[in-house]
Formats: sequence, C-alpha cells, structure tokens
Amino acid sequence: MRQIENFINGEFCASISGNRFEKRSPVDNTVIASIAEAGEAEVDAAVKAARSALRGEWGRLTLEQRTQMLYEVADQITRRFDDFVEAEMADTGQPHHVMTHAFIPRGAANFKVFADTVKNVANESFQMSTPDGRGALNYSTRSPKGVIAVVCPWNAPFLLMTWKVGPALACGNTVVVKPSEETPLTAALLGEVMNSVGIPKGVYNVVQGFGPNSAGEFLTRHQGVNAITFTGETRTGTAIMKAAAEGMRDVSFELGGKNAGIVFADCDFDAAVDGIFRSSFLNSGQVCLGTERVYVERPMFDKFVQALKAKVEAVKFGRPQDHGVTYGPLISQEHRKKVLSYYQRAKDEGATVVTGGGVPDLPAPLSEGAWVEPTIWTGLPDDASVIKEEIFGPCCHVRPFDTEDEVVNLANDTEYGLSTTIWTQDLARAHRVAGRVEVGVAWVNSWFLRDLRTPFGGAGQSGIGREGGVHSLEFYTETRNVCVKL
Ligand SMILES: NC(=O)c1ccc[n+]([C@@H]2O[C@H](COP(=O)([O-])OP(=O)(O)OC[C@H]3O[C@@H](n4cnc5c(N)ncnc54)[C@H](O)[C@@H]3O)[C@@H](O)[C@H]2O)c1
Ligand SMILES: O=C/C=C/C=C(\O)C(=O)O
Repeated sequence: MRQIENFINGEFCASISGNRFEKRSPVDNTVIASIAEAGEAEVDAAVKAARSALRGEWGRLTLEQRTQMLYEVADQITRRFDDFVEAEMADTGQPHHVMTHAFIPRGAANFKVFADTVKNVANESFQMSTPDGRGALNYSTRSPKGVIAVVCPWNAPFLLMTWKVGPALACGNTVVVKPSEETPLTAALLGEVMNSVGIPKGVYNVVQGFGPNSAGEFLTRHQGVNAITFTGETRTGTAIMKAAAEGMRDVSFELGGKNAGIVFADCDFDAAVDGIFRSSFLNSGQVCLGTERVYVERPMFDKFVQALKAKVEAVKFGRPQDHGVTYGPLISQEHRKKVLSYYQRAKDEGATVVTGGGVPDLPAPLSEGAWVEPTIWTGLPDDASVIKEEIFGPCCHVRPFDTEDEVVNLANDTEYGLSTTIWTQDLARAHRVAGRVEVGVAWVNSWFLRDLRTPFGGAGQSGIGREGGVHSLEFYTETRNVCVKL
C-alpha cells in the first residue's frame, strides 16, 4: 500500500502528530493508500518554507530562468505521463481515456501556457500632461503576491490543481497546496517532479488532510498566506472567505454550478446528443461545468430523449484500466449516498425515470465500489429541488421548451452562473442566447473546449473572479504604478 507524506520544503515528511488517514478506491472500496494528515505544525512549516523560498533563490531568478524551469516541469509531467495517469485513475476510478485525453495532458499545458503568458503580456503605460508642460509618465509593473494557498477538490484533481499552481509559480509566487482528502496522489507525485527539475525547495509544498479543523482550515486561516485560490463547493467557499477576511487576504473562487444545456430544433442532432451526453456524464457527472438541466425545443424533444437514453444505456462499467470501459464510479461512498438521495428525491418530486435511477448490479468486488447508474429524468416541475440544487452526479433532467425567451428565463432561473452549452445552427441566435445567459462561460456547439488564454469562472454563487490568461496574472500578482515626473 502506498504511503503518502506531506511535501514540505522539498522533502516528503511524516506528520508530527503521527495522524494518518486511509484513501479507499472508488472502484471496489479497498484501501489503496495511507496518508499523513497535516496539522497546524505542518501547515506552519509549509507556509514558512514557502515564505523563505520567496526570499531565496526562487525570488532571485530572472523571468527567463523561472519560465524555463516551468517548461521543464511540463516536460517532466509528459515524461512521467503514465505515472500520473495511474495515480489519478487510482484516486478517482475514472476511465483511462479520460485521463490520457483530457485530464493529465492539461497538467502539462497548465505550466506551459502560463510560462508563455507571463513572458508575453505587456503592462500598462500612460503619459499625462502637467501644469509645467513637462508631463509625466506612468507605467505599471507586476510583483508576485507572495505565498498562495491552493485548495483543491477531488473531481479533476491534477487538472484543477495545476490550473492554479502553473500561473501562481509563473508569476513568481510560492504555493502551499491542499489537495482534497479524496485525491492525495497526483499532488504528491508533482513534488517528485519539482525536485527532479530543480525547482528550489519551498516553492511547491503540499499539506494533506481534510477541511474543517484540519489542513484546509489551518492553511486558509494562516496569516502567512497572502492569497487563497479555491475550487470546490459554494458552502466551503463561504467558510474560506470568512477565514480570508482576517488579514484582508484576496480570494479567487471557482465554485459549484447547476448548468443548463440548451438544444434548439435546428441543431446538428447527432452533435447535440453527443455534446449533451458528454456534458452530463463525463467523469460520472462530476464536472463543475456539467449540465444537470437540459432544455430541448419541443419538436425534437422525444427524439432527443430517446437518442440520449440509447447513449447512456450503452456505457460500459468497469475498472479504469480495462479495455473499452467508458464509465467510472463516483468518488466515494459518501458522495454516492448524496447522489442516491437525489435519485430518491427525483422520484418523490414526480420525475419520470427515463433510464437508470439506482445502483448497477455489478459482480464482486466492483459491487463494493461507489457505483450508481447514469440517470435521465423528465417531467419534474421547475421548482423541484433536483432542478435547483447541484447534485454533482451522472444525471440530468430533460424538459421541453417552446420559445427562445422561455428557455433563456429557464436557464437563468438559478442562483448559480458557471457555464452553459447551446446547440443551434442559427448563428444569430447562438450569439444572442450566449449573450443573455447569466454565466461566466458559454459554449456554442461545444462543451469543455478550453483555450487557456480565455477568462474562466462563474457568476452568482458559482464564483468570484476569473482565472485564465491575463486574468490569472491579475490574481497572482500585485500591480504597482510608477509615476515619473519628467
Ligand atoms: N467552478 C469550478 O471551476 C469548479 C471545478 C471543479 C469543482 N467545482 C465544485 O467543487 C465541488 C466538488 O468538490 P469537493 O466536494 O471536493 O468540494 P469541497 O468544497 O467539499 O472541498 C474542496 C476542498 O476544500 C477543502 N475544505 C473543505 N472545507 C474546508 C474549510 N472549512 N476550510 C478550508 N478548506 C476546506 C476540502 O478538504 C477540499 O480540499 C462541486 O461543488 C463542484 O461544482 C467547481
Ligand atoms: O470540474 C470542473 C472542471 C473545471 C475546469 C477547469 O477549471 C479548466 O478547464 O480550467
């Protein structure tokens, strides 16, 4: 069984208290790793190591040297691709092709793209006139913000962690990462990569553990942390924001969603069915950008529901590494309980179960894992809790609509505002609807198509701030204006 330690100041170290916790496989519930839980002492050591790294060799590197190191991190992730794929599959149980085609390559890209970005983004400059006629010149510079706390969820652990660590380091900061207790492995593996390419000690630290009264809370409350970037549930974001208020630390939040998919009758039918299938069921629906509410224009409704049902019923359950497997378990037994409670609630609230709705009948030892059936409902009222609350599971409700205004209102009838996916071949309508849905990210005839230079984040309860491209630089640097009287 793997022993996973905290990674502090370039070294893997056991927790001082000796506290450890178990990581179980979502596939069959066996224990796959023992993890050292960081307490206040380890968090303090990690923050101090990060602080002294800022003042040490790391802080003295030129931009060229620093970005060169980050390209080497990306290259080394690619060289150790299979190790990352294996670790992330062990943690999440999701299929091999999801790791190799989507989640792990993004880890390398997250370092490359932000190394490029920091080299290529210009700073502002303004010339002004002065009463003496000689004028003044203003220009801005960027400095690292300092020690950044990176608090991560479990659903796409390596992608989401590096999405923050990449730009934070590119901007010259140091980081203390708190991975989810459900997915400790790839953050630890990245520590090995950092050492192997010579990233100075203390630049990248990992404290393992839980949220409340554990590593997450200790880290976000630590006054040595200058800013906090967090991806996870809206409720947790509220707790972290309170912690950040003490000491006036900046936050960047990517939170939950209850995203709408909008399918017009003039869409490319096969592409739309495929797109909605992916957006609702990729990663067993555990994607913040996923669509749990699907609205289909009435003339196509029945045909669409049948086509989506056929795709859902064709998924292949199994171990992530097994040939042809397309569908994995939920992350944990605890999350399964939550998702199954919504499956029950959908029935109670009057849903028609088109397919799924329960636990699949799998042979041992898979029968011990956190499996649920991918599920489609119709017929729920718009105010049902299943329509309002984020489930974060492999399920969607499909509802017919008649007019563009109606569907825009339905899509916007939520406290969240992360993303939407719109399917139509009418260009004018596509732009119009994309401009009316109250979200941070609108996709047309696509979903989860990511250009890392673009702003990414959510409106409403889905987040605070944007990351991506220059927006990441805004968060991870302090901007200084220099005004020179000529
Ligand atoms: N908007 C996005 O980009 C995005 C991306 C992925 C996931 N998500 C959201 O993440 C959620 C699923 O992830 P999750 O269940 O891991 O989220 P979570 O909020 O339960 O946990 C996220 C992290 O916060 C830590 N944490 C929990 N309580 C804390 C506290 N009081 N103080 C400090 N840290 C604390 C956890 O240990 C974990 O590392 C979903 O709501 C999903 O929508 C959003
Ligand atoms: O589950 C959420 C996925 C989020 C994706 C990103 O943050 C990204 O693509 O940068």
